[in-house]
Amino acid sequence: MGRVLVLGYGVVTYIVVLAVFTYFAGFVADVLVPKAIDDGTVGPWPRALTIDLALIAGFALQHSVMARPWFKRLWTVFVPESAERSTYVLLASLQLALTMWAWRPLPTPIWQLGDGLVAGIVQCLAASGWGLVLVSTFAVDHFHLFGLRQVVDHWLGRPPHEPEFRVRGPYRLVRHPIMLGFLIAFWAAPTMSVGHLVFALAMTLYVLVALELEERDLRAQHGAHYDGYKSQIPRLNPFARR
Ligand SMILES: C[S@@+](CC[C@H](N)C(=O)[O-])C[C@H]1O[C@@H](n2cnc3c(N)ncnc32)[C@H](O)[C@@H]1O
Repeated sequence: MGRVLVLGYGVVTYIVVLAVFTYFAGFVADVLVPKAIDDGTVGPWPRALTIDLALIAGFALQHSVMARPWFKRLWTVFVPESAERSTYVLLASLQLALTMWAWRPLPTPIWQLGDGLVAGIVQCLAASGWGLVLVSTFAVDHFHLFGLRQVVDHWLGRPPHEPEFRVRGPYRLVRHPIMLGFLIAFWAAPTMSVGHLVFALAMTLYVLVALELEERDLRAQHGAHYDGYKSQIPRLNPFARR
């Protein structure tokens, strides 16, 4: 692919990813989007549950497989190295968009905090979860994570930028602040419906499995350095004993 074409692809992908992520925040929090997690036609619950679980399983499978180094080695035979990360995040975002579009509501409430102070505090907590996700992407390397750095390096004819292992900002408190931010945002809901609960439970399970796989790769990449980091910094709970 030509350099300008790869650059354009990376920039368009970055915009798509930001748009899907922003919609995703609205979808989970049930604010400012036309179709949120509890919206849509309510059908028979076994059908809705099966569809929702299948959507999350598809999302989890795609993310887990495509993020592995062996998969990267395999598909960079077809996808240019410089556009690999952009393609990964684009496909992951499209899968997320599909999950939101096809999601079936199960709106029976489990808890409802109304409009009072407690609901406001929970909403602030959810917003802080999304904030933590965003800040943490910058602490690790936002533009590399979303493939933009790779396409710009390629465009400028620079050698590919090797991702560095970073221990700064939220990565000093927990090893996985991005995932912690997502978990906070998924669970801190002023209204928790059955559908939202299914979503939060299934995503939590997926995150726990994904972190195991990611840590195996990080251990293989960084060896004893990662072991040292792991022994000092808790996985997800900043209050856990070191
Ligand atoms: C979506 S990010 C999630 C990172 C981390 N699990 C979290 O929740 O904050 C996944 C990428 O971040 C990379 N990564 C994880 N921890 C890192 C660190 N401390 N420094 C640099 N890269 C890291 C992984 O290798 C992987 O490519």
